[in-house]
Amino acid sequence: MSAQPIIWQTLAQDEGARAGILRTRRATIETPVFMPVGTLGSVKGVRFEALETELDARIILANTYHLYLRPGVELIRACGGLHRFIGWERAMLTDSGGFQVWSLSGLRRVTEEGVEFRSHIDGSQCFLSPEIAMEAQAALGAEIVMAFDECPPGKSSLEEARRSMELTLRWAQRSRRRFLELQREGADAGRTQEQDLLSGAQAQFGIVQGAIHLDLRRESLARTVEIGFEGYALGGLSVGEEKGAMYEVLAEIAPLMPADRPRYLMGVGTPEDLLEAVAHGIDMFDCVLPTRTARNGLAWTSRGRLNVKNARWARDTKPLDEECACAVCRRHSRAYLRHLYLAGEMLAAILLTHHNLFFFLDTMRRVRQSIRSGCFSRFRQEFLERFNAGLD
Ligand SMILES: N#Cc1ccc(CCNc2nc3cc4nc(N)[nH]c(=O)c4cc3[nH]2)cc1
Repeated sequence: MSAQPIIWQTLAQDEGARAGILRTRRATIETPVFMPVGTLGSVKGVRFEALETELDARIILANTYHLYLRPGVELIRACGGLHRFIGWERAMLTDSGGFQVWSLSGLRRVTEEGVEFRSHIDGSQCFLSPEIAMEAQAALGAEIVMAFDECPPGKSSLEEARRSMELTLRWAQRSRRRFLELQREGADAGRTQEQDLLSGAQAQFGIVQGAIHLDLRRESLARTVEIGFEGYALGGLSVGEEKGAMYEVLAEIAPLMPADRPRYLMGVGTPEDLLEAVAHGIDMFDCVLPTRTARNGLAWTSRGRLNVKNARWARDTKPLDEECACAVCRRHSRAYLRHLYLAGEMLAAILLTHHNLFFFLDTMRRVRQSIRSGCFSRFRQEFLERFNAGLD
């Protein structure tokens, strides 16, 4: 039995924004959705029970590049796949590794075949190709897997962006071919219904590149759709380009992405960026912002950014965000969080991470509500007015 495909349906359209439902074997995901990043199989600083209960995260992202290097995908397969290995029972998406090789490993050599690189962990010689990236993701077992692509720098010239886009398209064809072969092999393996429920990707997403060059972006989208995927991602953004250029790509390209498939913006972003992208019809997001900045003392609030390191909060007994309903804001003060952070207490990162994820996930819940009520534009305006008003 081949893995059942994901089921995508649009529930409401509000100007350019849309609200939908993505049904995978393990979770019903309401969109627009923010995916917490669990690079190495953990969302740093937060337990899965909290992610499932108070935070109600339905899908998280993991990175093939990192898990391929450590502990290795064969070990994870031998332990029953990534969901079982880490104890996460809802949905997962795995990024394919191309971007992480580019952003993490120093020495790397890109050839037609794939990417040779040195592990950022022990410097050993490694190699990833579209085929290896698909086989690695099959071993991990996420419901949604990403094609293997190359992400050019955000300010690439037209020539560099075209060269990279053409390579990504050839790798997209190889990724798709290997994905379909693996699906057939899995089906031919005579998986029982139960096994099918536990393994086998339900969807592979293609990744649109082209940097900030709109003609390239339109060509990349058309040729990626021609290959045919269950969903489509905008890659190559939030990688050093001007924010205005990213917004221009969103405005021009997102509405052209197939309306009957999920639209995923990779690696983005701040609350302002999320609202901008939702306005142009993006459904899925992932970003390390809420988790990584928490470990550096930053809280995201309805009144903007609050860094607990600031002496301004030393005696402030108010919660991080007076309008936040999370467990951290119900119990703790800015003064206490500042004390924990300055004392180097690990609880500082844990509490700030919990609050930040609650803020991002709850904001997306309110976004979905506003789209389904036909008032997203007003919600977005009011949200940004308060967010940019700053803290009194
Ligand atoms: N704190 C913090 C923080 C650190 C980095 C970032 C930028 C993340 N941007 C980003 N992730 C990406 C992943 C990607 N994956 C793939 N396979 N392809 C991409 O083009 C791609 C592009 C991305 N752009 C955003 C916030």
